[in-house]
Amino acid sequence: MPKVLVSDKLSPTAVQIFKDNGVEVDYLPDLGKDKDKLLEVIGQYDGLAIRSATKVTEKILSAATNLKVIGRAGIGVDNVDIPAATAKGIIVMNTPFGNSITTAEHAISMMLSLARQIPEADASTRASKWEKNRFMGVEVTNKTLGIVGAGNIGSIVADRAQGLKMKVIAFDPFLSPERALDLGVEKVELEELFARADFITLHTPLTEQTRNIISADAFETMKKGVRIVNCARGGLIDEAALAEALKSGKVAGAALDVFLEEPAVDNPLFGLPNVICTPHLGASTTEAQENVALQVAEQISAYLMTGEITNALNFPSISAEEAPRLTPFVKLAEMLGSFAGQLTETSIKGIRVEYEGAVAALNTRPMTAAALTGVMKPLLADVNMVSAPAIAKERGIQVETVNREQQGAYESYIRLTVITERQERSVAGTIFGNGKPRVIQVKSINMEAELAPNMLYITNEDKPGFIGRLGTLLGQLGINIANFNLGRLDVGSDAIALVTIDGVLDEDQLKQITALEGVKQAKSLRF
Ligand SMILES: NC(=O)C1=CN([C@@H]2O[C@H](COP(=O)(O)OP(=O)(O)OC[C@H]3O[C@@H](n4cnc5c(N)ncnc54)[C@H](O)[C@@H]3O)[C@@H](O)[C@H]2O)C=CC1
Ligand SMILES: O=C(O)CCC(=O)C(=O)O
Repeated sequence: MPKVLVSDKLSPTAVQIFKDNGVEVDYLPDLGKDKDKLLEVIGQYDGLAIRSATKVTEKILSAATNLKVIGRAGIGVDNVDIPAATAKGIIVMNTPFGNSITTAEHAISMMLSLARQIPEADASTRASKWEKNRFMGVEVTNKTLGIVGAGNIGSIVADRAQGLKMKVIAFDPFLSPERALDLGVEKVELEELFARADFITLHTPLTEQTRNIISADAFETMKKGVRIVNCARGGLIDEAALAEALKSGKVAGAALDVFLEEPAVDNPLFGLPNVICTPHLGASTTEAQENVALQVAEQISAYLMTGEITNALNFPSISAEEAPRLTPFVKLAEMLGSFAGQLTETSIKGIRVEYEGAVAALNTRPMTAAALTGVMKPLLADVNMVSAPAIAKERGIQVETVNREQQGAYESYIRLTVITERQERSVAGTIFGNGKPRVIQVKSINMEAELAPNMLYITNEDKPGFIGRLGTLLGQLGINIANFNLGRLDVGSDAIALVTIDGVLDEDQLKQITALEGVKQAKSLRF
């Protein structure tokens, strides 16, 4: 039974869903904050469910020897080292929509609170001051709201702001003119947004491009009296520059849910009167927490129990319906890759995977990932379907895929070609009715072989007497032949023998086989 650790505070729904799906679960909501303890126990788990308190660093990942999946109950995954997880073959998932409405509502609440200074007015009133003249607000009606990042949350903010009769402008390099039209927003460049907005709200992830997207220079270009809301990520705003802009009056107010350093306990912005702060509460509603807990538990369970992949950030999705149909082809692709990989002795320049017939109409990305895994496994023991594409890229291996839905001699056919400095070597296969993978071509030579755990691969001259000599030698070496598959291009040209044997050949035995008259290459293959 797979075992999952929930290391941040998650709705109890998650625990129940894991149990209902046959997954063992440890709910330790404070563990994520204790790095040493997490390091100690993480090795036991197949899955990890987190929010933002658990930092999944390279160090934690290197101790996570059984971990297969990390599920973030939320959107931002900046607390997970995704490249390190990918390199270890661990799927990283999030729940991209579960808390979007809640976070958009928090941004709107922050904007209205800024416009009417509600937190300060509340504190003053409860301090018995009744300062009616001190708290003069501004209306939002007919004001311009500038949205930076018009994705899921930004789009909901746009919709709600239009309900408040605001004029909405948006900057997002990936926002198409059609989508802007659908959202009823005006698509503008960042400089124009800064120059025109009365309120600015941020809804982008924190990336190298968005870090300090609101900088000291940006404040210079804004309207005097602009109000700023950040419910996305600390680090999008240069906090020191914001403090200056607030003090000078350039910025009339800022409402911040997120900070450069979290938990934020002594941020210099806290001392300024026109700042509203919340402790990263954007996603904190009963509804959103129920949604993300339910989704993350379902997603992690589905992956661990059936191989279904949803909302992974480092692997293509595989639906529950597809998973059983893909499984035999994924296995075939990995076997073909493994076959070619074990025969390859020089550095690989490229890998081409061709899909023909019915298989070409399926989701072939997991198959390609499996093929790459198979090719690289003889060189890198730890590679798997998640890490293989990234490793191939890192090593400069060109990966090409070709899909031809037109059926040839077989209903489905996969051919894998490994390209090295010296040659191109192809191996092709199919799935027969029993769901078992078969090799049907090696270096364009037709044959039909089921791959078994121990095999002997031989290229030899096609001359009379060879098979007898090989059989005799294997007998002398005490190697039992379970199956013998042969193929050749033309009479007298190169031939191939793929022999299933009981037991593993040692180096000395392989040397003797290689020395046999007529043998051009002999390899022991393991599957
Ligand atoms: N405060 C909180 O508790 C929460 C914060 N968030 C944060 O909100 C942010 C947005 O979330 P979603 O809308 O779901 O993400 P999303 O991926 O749907 O949208 C992000 C948008 O930002 C745009 N973008 C990327 N680079 C940009 C750039 N340089 N300039 C302008 N736009 C850019 C993208 O094109 C995309 O449309 C994330 O960082 C997420 O972590 C999300 C949920 C809760
Ligand atoms: O889990 C939380 O409270 C934070 C949510 C968040 O920041 C996110 O989903 O990106």
